[in-house]
Amino acid sequence: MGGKEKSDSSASSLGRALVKQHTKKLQQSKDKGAILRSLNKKVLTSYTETTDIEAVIEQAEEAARIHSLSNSAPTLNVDVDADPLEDAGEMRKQEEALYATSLRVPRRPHWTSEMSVEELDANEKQAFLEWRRRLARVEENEKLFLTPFEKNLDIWRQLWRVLERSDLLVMVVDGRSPLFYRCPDLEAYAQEINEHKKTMLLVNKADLLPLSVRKKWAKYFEQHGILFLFWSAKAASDFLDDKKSSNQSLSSHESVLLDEDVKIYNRIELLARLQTEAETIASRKDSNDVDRRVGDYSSHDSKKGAQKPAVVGFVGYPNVGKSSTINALVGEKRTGVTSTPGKTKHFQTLIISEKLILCDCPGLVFPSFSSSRYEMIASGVLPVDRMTSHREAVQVVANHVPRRVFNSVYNIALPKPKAYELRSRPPFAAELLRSYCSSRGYVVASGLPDETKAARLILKDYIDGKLPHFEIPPDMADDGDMEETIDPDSMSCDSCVSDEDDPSIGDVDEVDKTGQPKFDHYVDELDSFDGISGLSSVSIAKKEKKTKASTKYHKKPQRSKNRSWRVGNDGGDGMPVSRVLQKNPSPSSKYVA
Ligand SMILES: Nc1nc2c(ncn2[C@@H]2O[C@H](COP(=O)(O)OP(=O)(O)OP(=O)(O)O)[C@@H](O)[C@H]2O)c(=O)[nH]1
Repeated sequence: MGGKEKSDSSASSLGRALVKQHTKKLQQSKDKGAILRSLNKKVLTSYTETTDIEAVIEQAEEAARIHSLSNSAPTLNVDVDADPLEDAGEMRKQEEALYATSLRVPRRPHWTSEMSVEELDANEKQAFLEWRRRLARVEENEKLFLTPFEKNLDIWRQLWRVLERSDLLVMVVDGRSPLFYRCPDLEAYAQEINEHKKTMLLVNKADLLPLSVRKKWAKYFEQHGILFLFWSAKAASDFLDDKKSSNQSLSSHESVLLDEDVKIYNRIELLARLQTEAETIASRKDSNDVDRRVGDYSSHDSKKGAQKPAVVGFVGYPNVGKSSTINALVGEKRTGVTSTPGKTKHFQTLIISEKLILCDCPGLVFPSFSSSRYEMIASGVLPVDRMTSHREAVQVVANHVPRRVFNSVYNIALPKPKAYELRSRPPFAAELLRSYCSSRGYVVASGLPDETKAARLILKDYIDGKLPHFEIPPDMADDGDMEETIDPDSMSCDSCVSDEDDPSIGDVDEVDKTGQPKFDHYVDELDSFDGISGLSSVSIAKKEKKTKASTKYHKKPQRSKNRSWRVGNDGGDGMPVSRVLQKNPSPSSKYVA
């Protein structure tokens, strides 16, 4: 007994010591932050939204500083209520074409080594504010929606340094939508700095693309004169971790069998290719020293005669896999990898060999046109935490992933489109969220489906690639490429068909012999509406009687089983999941088409 008390008291003193240590560390990091701020060395934070109060204050401070320096008061056009959901179809496209040239990457103003630090700083801030004003004018156009581009000058400064240092610029893009993540103006800017600089598109996450899609993109890039290669940081690091996943063995296999254009490069091949490309550029620069605008960092540093290493800079949107790529290339974990975008804050220089240096820039959102902020959340560019309306974000996912894939991956049965709806319509976000919640029993205290939790999990699966999706190059046809991504073992035969033939689509029994929708169907819906609104208990009783009768005499027993899974309209909007679950006593049972 005494021994037990003793061990309890030593455990509690250990606990107290741990809490004390944690509080001390917290205080230390707070103090460090305060010191950094007081030294005007701000902790780098990405501002992608003008609604961030910090960013607004920051802009005001910058404006005040510049005012005192230049004595001319700049007017800040801050659109705190930017509505990113505007979509005006064709009109928007025309407007986008008109404003396309306005969406530029901010340029570093001309500088010389004679300039003072203060002068340099003021020039950069002035140029940056002008750039912000130009973009604010584009944002004022209600037909257009801009990406929540980076608004922190210090992050752009990191990019400028990386651009100046690099011989070869590697633009890392997510292979599932390469054009969305490509920034052509950055390529143009690199060439303004030095005409010999080249940009290579590193099409990452290629493990999530079927070969047929890679072939299409390879053709597209070649047609448009884009230097590119396919890569999978995940496969490369899996290989390094000695996991030898199936993807990596595929890529090793491909190295032998496939064309250079469509194969997924492995680590050694990528390093060799980067070194060759960068060395070629560096030697051209050396022999023809024509830096046009600003001094080229690497050439400033060079001692005559000494062979300087080639520098490869990595840039790209947040979450495209720059850090994973760097870690795989270096062969060890040097930069943090997470599925939360915007983690890398400062550029890092990594020496691979005497001949090759890699430079990792923080991920930043470039100014570009986008259809909505929810596209940005679903693309992994904006953190899921910024999601204010989960249904809109999940609708983006529902629009891109075939219905049968949801059914298979999540082992659910999404409600079929009604007889009067298009058979090929994507699932509604509400249907997907409710089906997901009911199959997993996610409910909030009120008994309603926990849609927020479901939305987060679905978005994560979409970003991580568990829910397969990809873009096809413009003007190229989709030849059933999605089928290649679906693991036949994880899919029932019924689900391995096109959406047109999918038995889960189209409620055939609700159409009469002439192909017309049955009137009963509409009456059922009105009844269920009345029931939910508490208007007609008689109609509910009638409906129950009818359902029993139809179940009893139904020709296909599986249909009634399948039907019991329906959540969308049968479950009804606003219907607690607990009720749906009561109707479905065994939610884990297999989906029967
Ligand atoms: N399937 C797949 N996932 C990948 C690949 N590369 C990276 N990822 C995942 O993508 C997410 C983002 O990777 P990071 O390397 O942190 O991306 P980043 O571009 O450095 O992100 P920031 O730090 O925000 O700039 C992580 O969840 C990675 O596991 C890949 O080749 N294939």
